[in-house]
Amino acid sequence: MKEFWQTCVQRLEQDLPPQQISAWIRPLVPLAFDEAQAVLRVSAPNRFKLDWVRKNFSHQIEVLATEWFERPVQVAFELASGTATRTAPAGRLPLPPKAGNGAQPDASAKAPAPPLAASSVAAELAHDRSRLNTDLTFGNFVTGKANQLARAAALQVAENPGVSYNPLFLYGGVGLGKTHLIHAIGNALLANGNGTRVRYVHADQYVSDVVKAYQRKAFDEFKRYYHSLDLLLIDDIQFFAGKNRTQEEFFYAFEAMVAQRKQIIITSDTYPKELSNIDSRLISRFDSGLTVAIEPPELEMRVAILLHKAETEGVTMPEEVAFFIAKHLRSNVRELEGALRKVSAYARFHGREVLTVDVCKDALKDLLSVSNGQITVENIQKTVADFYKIKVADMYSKRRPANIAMPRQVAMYLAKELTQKSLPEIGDLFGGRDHTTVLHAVRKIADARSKQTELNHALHVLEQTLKG
Ligand SMILES: Nc1ncnc2c1ncn2[C@@H]1O[C@H](COP(=O)(O)OP(=O)(O)OP(=O)(O)O)[C@@H](O)[C@H]1O
Repeated sequence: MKEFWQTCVQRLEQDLPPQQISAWIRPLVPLAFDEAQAVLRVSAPNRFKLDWVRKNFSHQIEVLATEWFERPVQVAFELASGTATRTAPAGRLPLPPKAGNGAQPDASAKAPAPPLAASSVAAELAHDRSRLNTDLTFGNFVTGKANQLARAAALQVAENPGVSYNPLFLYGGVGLGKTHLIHAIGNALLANGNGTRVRYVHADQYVSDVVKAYQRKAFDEFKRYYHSLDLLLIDDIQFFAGKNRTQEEFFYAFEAMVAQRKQIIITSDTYPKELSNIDSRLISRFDSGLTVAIEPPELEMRVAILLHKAETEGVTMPEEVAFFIAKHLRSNVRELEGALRKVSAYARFHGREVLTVDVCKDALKDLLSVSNGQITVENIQKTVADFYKIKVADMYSKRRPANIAMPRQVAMYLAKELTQKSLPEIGDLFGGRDHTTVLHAVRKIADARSKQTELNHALHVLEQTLKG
């Protein structure tokens, strides 16, 4: 056992950079090899390391163990203090004995791959067909107030697909983790290893599948495929707007799947009733299961996300630096990821080993100048009210005549465009309105702007005035 582990670490050292070896591999302790089950037990010092190693290195370790013991071997990771969990990317769901690991093969692994267990091959094939990204799991989804409900619902559905909430409808603004969460559900179900047919599809791709089926007169095949799935994950359903044939096909697929207790999970940038140009019978179906919002992350969550992402990328980020970035960049997780990439590239380029607030200020100059600029929501409300000759108080009042509602929507739109405020923050500043009302206003004005020259001109004037 000891000999195997030494060889295993040496082989991994040939493939991985030294910091990865010291961060992830050295802390592992080989415990035993169960001859009867062909299971190698390895312990990790904490839950975070366990999840990370399981997701990223289990495949390589299994390949090496399979080579060494000359039979298909599975690795079972366990916390140093106790409970064993078999290799599976998504963690929560227990795997049946001998199930495949579902972990993504690492293209960088140079070790010659011996034949894998049949179940592993099946699991990998299922993953390929599902179009799931194995990197997006519950294990690396940071939870906070903004997404805890959505995560709980997702876990529930992953544990009881087709039974608890069908469909599960997740909505929220850009870059808040909707796609991540639905991939996590898919990965969790595939990790079960019991042949579940899963498919992730972006709404755009579904539209183009419908077009292809139409051109090739292959609707039967199309229907058979989609209706046969056990779990359909469909992302950004708002892209179905105005696509009548697609909506019709989706309606049939939806009805067929739900009737057979097959699970459907949908994401959208807005809640069902706010979807525009979508058939009302579809909208009522969307709302018939569970509809949950993902909100923009609050400060503590933004800090946790930054620290988590920095650690997984091997970047040392002091907490004060994470707080500094999180205080300034408030809108979504994608933006935080971008900032982290910028800061670490900047630090590497300038030979700065430790990230400091000063390094961040330099690296994020452009982003921060936008968030620190003179444009405030109050500013926007006053400028827009003057422009349309209404009272500033009408920006937060509940009055809804068109001559007030439209300028208010314009102001919300500009607030989203020109400030770093999140939708709920903007809603608060407009008399405690719901973030979906703001989202609706933003989309409505963006759409109207592209069609009405007069409005577009007015917006240019307002933007110029505000930018000084
Ligand atoms: N809670 C979270 N923990 C860790 N990473 C997250 C979290 N939320 C989002 N991310 C990451 O942020 C990025 C953007 O998330 P994702 O693509 O899931 O957003 P989205 O809501 O689907 O956005 P869009 O509507 O633009 O498609 C991804 O890299 C995702 O992994």
